[in-house]
Amino acid sequence: MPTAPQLPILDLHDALTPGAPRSAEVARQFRAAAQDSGFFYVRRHGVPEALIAQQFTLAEQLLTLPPAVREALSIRHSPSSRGFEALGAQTLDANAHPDLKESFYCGLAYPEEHPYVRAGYQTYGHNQWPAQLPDAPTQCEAYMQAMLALSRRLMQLMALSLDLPENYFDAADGSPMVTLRLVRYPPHPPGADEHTFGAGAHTDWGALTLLAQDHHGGLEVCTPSGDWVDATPLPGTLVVNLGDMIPRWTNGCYHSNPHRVRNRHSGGAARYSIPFFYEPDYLAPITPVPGTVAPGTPPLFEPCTAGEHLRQMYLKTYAPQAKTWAPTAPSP
Ligand SMILES: O=C(O)CCC(=O)C(=O)O
Ligand SMILES: [Fe+2]
Repeated sequence: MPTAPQLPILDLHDALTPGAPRSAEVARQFRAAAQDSGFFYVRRHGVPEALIAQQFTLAEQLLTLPPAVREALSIRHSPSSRGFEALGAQTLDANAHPDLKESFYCGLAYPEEHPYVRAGYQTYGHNQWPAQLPDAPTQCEAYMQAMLALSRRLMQLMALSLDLPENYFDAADGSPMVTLRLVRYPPHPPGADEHTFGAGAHTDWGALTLLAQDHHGGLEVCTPSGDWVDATPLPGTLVVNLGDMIPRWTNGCYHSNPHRVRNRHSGGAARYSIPFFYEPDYLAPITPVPGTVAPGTPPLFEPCTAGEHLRQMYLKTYAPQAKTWAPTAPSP
């Protein structure tokens, strides 16, 4: 029998536009979730179900392309780490086996003449698309734009939740860093040991992650008490979690908690999930928001830009490739 969900569900109906009547109520729920595990579901979130369903279809088409096609478009051949990543290429938990997952990465299509593209910032680089799936770029761009709109609204609700003006974080949005990942988790092999994970325990690095997951389940979230709870798939919902940029931005008021994936209950089927990672503009300063640093106490984190924060995080799991992560900031 399915168990009751253990993470809060925020109903975004009547809270999706600035000033919408339920915004304050949702902001209160946001604050409670953000001070607890930093994870919650959203429902009536405004992203069409058909768009999400199409994205899962595309995920399966992409991640079952012949291995030679995927290898030719590997992220190893991309200075911006976009394209396919092979099974076991990432180890999110250094104490576990390499992750039992394969994925496809893409990002927003910024024009060639955009200063950050010209500066060679990894998060603004070029996508690699397989010729076999000609609709993939348009589909992914539509999906990313819909998730970006929802992310921007969630940042406004977060501002309200911190007793800040609703548009407080809008200034940081600028040219946002967006990464879309389509992930396929094969079932765990028989006899897999306890160090086997689809995704090892980790926190996300950026601001917000908006996750669409299929019906198999497998995502587990570490609560502040140290218990692991299932983020059970609920129809019509997305799972939202805060990444490490948010504790930095709120001086530790809001949390980014560890989570992991084990595809053990799918009856031998592959599990698919689609995390969308939202981060603000590369040069946005990440300094504690008003009211989060007690007078006379030093802030918990060094101030930095969003891009520098991500670079530091990236170095943790991709150290060898990270040499090409990004050059220095462009001169003003
Ligand atoms: O697939 C999932 O459910 C979670 C994936 C995840 O945590 C990540 O990509 O950061
Ligand atoms: Fe994650």
